[in-house]
Amino acid sequence: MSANHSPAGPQPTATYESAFLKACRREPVPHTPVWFMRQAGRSLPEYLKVREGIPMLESCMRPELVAEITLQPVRRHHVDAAIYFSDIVVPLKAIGVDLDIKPGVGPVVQNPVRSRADLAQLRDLTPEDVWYVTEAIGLLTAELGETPLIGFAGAPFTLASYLVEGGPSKNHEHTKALMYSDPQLWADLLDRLAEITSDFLKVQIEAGASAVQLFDSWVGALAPADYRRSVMPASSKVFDAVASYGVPRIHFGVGTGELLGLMGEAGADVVGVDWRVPLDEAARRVGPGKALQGNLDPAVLFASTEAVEAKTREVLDAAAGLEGHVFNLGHGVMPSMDPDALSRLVEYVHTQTAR
Ligand SMILES: Cc1c2[nH]c(c1CCC(=O)O)Cc1[nH]c(c(CCC(=O)O)c1C)Cc1[nH]c(c(CCC(=O)O)c1C)Cc1[nH]c(c(C)c1CCC(=O)O)C2
Repeated sequence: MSANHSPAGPQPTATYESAFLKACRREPVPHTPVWFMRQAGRSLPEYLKVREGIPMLESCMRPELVAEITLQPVRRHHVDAAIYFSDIVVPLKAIGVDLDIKPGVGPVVQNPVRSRADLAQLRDLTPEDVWYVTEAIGLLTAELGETPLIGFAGAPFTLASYLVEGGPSKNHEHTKALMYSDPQLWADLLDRLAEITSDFLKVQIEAGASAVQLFDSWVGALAPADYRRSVMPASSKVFDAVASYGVPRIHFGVGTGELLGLMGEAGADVVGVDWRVPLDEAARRVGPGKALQGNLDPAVLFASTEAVEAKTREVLDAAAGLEGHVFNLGHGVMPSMDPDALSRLVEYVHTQTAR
C-alpha cells in the first residue's frame, strides 16, 4: 500500500497539491482543472494504432498497454488528471461472468441475471483476480509524476442494467421489471454488486489511484423515489467502503437532473453533472459541501472554435460561485471528435481561469 493512500489519510505531496485534487477538496486552485470522460479511446489516432487487432477486454488486461493508453490523452491534451483505462464490466469479467464488449454495441452478457439462481455468477472479487490493475497502476503512478490518476467503477445500478438486460438497453425494461416485482432479489443483486465494486475500487486506491469515480451512467432512467429506495443504499455502501482512504469520490450519471441531490447524499464528494442543468442550478440542487464536475455538452465540440469558447464561457460563468469545480464534458468524448479541438479546449479553460 502506498504511503499516499494509507487509511490514516493522504499526505501532502505534489499530487495531493494538484489543481484537480484541490478542486475536489473545494480548496483554492491555480486554474480550473480539466479532464474528459472517455479521454482515452477512439478519438485518438495513437489509440487506434496500439489497439490494432487487440479486443477491448484483452487490452484492459495488459498492464503496459493500459498504461500507454491511459497516458496518451495526458501527453496530448495536458489534462489535469488521467483516468485509468478499463471498462465498467472488467471486474465482472474478472470474477468469471461470461461477457464480451462487442465493437459498436457495448457489453453483452451471455447469461443474463434474472433469477436468484443467476446470482451465483457473482462471487467475491479478490486482488489476484485483477492483478493487471495493480500492475498497471504501479507503472502509471511512476510515469504520471504529479498528475493524479482517477480510478473508477460502474455503480451497482448501471452494472445491474447490463447484467439483467444482457446488453445495452434504452428502456431498461427487464431491469425495472425485476426491481419492481422482486424487491428482495433486486436488493440482494445490488448489494452483491456493491461488494464487488467496493473491492475493485480498493484495489485501485491501494495501488495508487488518488480519486475514484463511480459511473452510474444509466441511473437517470429512474424517478427519485425509486432511486432512494432501490439504488441509493447500494451506492452508499460503495462510497462508505472507500471513505477511510480519504481520496475524493466522484459520482456521475446522465440525465440525472432530478437525482443530483440524492447522488450527493449517497456519499459523493464531487457530483458530476451532464449538460442539461447549468452548474449554478446544479449547486442549488446538490447543496453545500460538495464540488461539482462538468458540464459542457459534448456535441459542442463539433461546432466552430468560437462557439466552443462561447459555450465554455457559459459553463465557467455558471461555475463562478461554486465551492469547487472540475471542468469536464457532460458525458464522454465521442470517437468522431477532433482531438485538436479537445486540446484547444483544455488550454482555453486553463487560460480563462488562471489566477
Ligand atoms: C456505460 C459505460 C461502459 N463503459 C464505461 C461506462 C461508463 C461511462 C459512460 O457513461 O460512458 C466506462 C469506461 N469505458 C472506457 C473507459 C476508459 C477511460 C476513459 O474515460 O478514458 C471508461 C471510464 C473505455 C472504453 N469502453 C469501450 C470502449 C470502446 C471500445 C474500443 O475502443 O474498442 C472504450 C475506449 C466499450 C464500451 N463499454 C461500454 C460502452 C457503452 C462501450 C461502447 C461500445 C462501442 O461503441 O463500441 C460500457
